[in-house]
Amino acid sequence: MSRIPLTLITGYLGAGKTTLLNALLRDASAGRIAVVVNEFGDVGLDHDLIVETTEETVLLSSGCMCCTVRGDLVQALESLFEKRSAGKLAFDRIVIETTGLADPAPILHTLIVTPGLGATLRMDGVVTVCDAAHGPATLDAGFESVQQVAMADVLVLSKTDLVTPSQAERFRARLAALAPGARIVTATRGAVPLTELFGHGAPDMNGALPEAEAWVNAPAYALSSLPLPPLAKSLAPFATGPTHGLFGLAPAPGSSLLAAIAPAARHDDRISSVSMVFDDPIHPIMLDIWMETLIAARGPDILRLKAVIWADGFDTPFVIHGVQHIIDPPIRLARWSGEDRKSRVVIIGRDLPREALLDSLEVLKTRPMVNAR
Ligand SMILES: Nc1nc2c(ncn2[C@@H]2O[C@H](COP(=O)(O)OP(=O)(O)OP(=O)(O)O)[C@@H](O)[C@H]2O)c(=O)[nH]1
Repeated sequence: MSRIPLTLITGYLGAGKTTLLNALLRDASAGRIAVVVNEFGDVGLDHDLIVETTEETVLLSSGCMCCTVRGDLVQALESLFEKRSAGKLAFDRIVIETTGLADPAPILHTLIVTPGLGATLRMDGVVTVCDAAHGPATLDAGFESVQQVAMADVLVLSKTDLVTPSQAERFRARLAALAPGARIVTATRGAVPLTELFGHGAPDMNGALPEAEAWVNAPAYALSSLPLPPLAKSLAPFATGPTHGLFGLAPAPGSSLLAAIAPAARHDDRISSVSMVFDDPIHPIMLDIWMETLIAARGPDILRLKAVIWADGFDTPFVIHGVQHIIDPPIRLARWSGEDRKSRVVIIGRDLPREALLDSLEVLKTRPMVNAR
């Protein structure tokens, strides 16, 4: 049975998440969508704002979805599925709108690790709404919003009507640098073509290889060679206190000089991404060893891990999706398309030394000393 696609809409406070959701619910071609919303405080504000509030909308009102109500989230989803099985509800897709402060990672964990949910749901992408008017300042002010951008499969650029075209373009370029593999789409008061929004997560086992490769999007990450922005680079020698970041040049959080002069560079530089393409099959034991070591050493700092794997001894590819220390069970695709067999691995992380990560990936080119398979 196909798993129901689930889209996570995230983005900072006031970015335009509810506006996007409303536009989506008004779009008849979007299909039958069950919506899970969350809000801070006692008033179900978001709930009231959703245009078509139906039985399919579940309001979580006991706090932030990411930290305190994960049990509620699971219950909300389970109740949707129970009603669906009983024929009381019909939906083909679930959309979760997070609060502006939510870190999407724990929510993705919940979806992956909760027994039963993983079998019924398929992550169809993290959509992060980015406000062109306030977004640059928001990215400067807090790392949470930088992470929301870095984790995204799709970035929706909102409120471009409130800025000049060149401001919008500069913001878009900054987003592209933070999330090189993400699709960036402009929304006019939430209106976005559905094909831009949906279908950009990890494919299901019925999915095709090109879809999986588009999701991993290794070439985009290979191109992001992550130079330090010129301003940060020129100021780095003057930074005080412990250094930090990809080349040990970025200041540690709180370093007063750069915080005062170049705050934008500080948070953005904590995000790094690497990708590698493997022409030969990867030995499953080496893949396991590499993943376990990576997770044990740097699990909390891995925002996303995406891979299409040609595993030695298997005639079809696997898709692997990880968020922090949780790796989704590999999905085996039905076939390769054409003769071009390659593995592609992308890792997006925070405070991860890029060179060390690239070195670690080299282990995937080796074979175990004793073949235990
Ligand atoms: N000018 C303009 N305003 C917009 C656009 N999109 C959203 N807004 C406005 O921005 C404000 C915040 O939008 P919401 O959709 O409520 O934002 P949100 O991310 O759901 O907000 P929280 O749930 O509080 O985090 C509202 O007043 C919207 O009407 C846009 O494209 N242009």
